[in-house]
Amino acid sequence: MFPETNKGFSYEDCKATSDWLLAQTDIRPNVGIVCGSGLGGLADMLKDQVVFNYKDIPNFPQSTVHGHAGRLVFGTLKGRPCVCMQGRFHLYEGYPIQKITLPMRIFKMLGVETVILTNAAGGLNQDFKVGDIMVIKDHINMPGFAGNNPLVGPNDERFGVRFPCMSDAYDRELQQLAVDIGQELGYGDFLKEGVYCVLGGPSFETIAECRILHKLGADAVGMSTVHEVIVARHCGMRVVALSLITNLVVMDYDSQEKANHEDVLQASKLRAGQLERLVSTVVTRIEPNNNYI
Ligand SMILES: O=P(O)(O)O[C@H]1O[C@H](CO)[C@@H](O)[C@H]1O
Ligand SMILES: Nc1nc2[nH]cnc2c(=O)[nH]1
Repeated sequence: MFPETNKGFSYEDCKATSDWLLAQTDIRPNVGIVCGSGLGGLADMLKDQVVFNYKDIPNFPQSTVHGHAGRLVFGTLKGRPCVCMQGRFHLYEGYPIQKITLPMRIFKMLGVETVILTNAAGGLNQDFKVGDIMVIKDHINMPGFAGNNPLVGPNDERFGVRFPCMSDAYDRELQQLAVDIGQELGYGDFLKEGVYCVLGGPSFETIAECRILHKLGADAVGMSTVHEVIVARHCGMRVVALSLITNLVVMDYDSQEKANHEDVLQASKLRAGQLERLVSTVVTRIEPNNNYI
């Protein structure tokens, strides 16, 4: 028997939420966007908005973190129908892992085929600078090593298979598209690719932890995204994810630097406009039939 907290939301619960949303908007999104810390401006790019506060959506958790507004925004981006989470949920907020990833299943039921995730992250790669945008090519699911995976619990085949593959988690064509568009927009100097490592948070990393993550091959560290990616891939949506490097992690005992969330939000602001441009251009190059142009 699975304990109650691992049961998550049933297919019928998710359907009830998506039907509730679909009954209140004519927009039928095929792209879903998740805004990272301080990156909620991505949602403001959408035209013809229909906005739902998370507190009004059946089964939805509430945003509790500064920099995450807590609104689900439907709209169009250069004519393409999209849905955008202006605020995401994190493990450290205390929600069960199945609850923080519920919106991915709702996206799927709304008709979303491609998910674009963003996050604020600490740079571990010694070549990274604050303000770099990293196209995520792979992840390390640290909580998953200890069994904290959003797919723990009974598997409903209507969502996906019991043992989903993750070696193709980040769509290679979409990664390339993001890199190409970044180059076209003149972002070459601050556009990177790399591996994102998720930790549970909410405490930032110790120096020893950063050193170990670096040795393990992680380029950036954060407290989100990976759980959403796993659930999105489980139900067959394609994923592209971008980290904004908002701070460089402390790796040296002589350093006086200290990570803090207000600095993360400040740094997000500096590059938010360019990240929005990158995301919106990616959206406009994804054809409804999922070809790229
Ligand atoms: O990953 P997002 O939601 O961008 O937020 C990142 O920023 C917060 C820390 O400043 C953490 O929640 C971390 O995960
Ligand atoms: N874990 C973690 N999350 C972050 N989000 C933004 N910066 C950081 C960081 O340095 N560490």
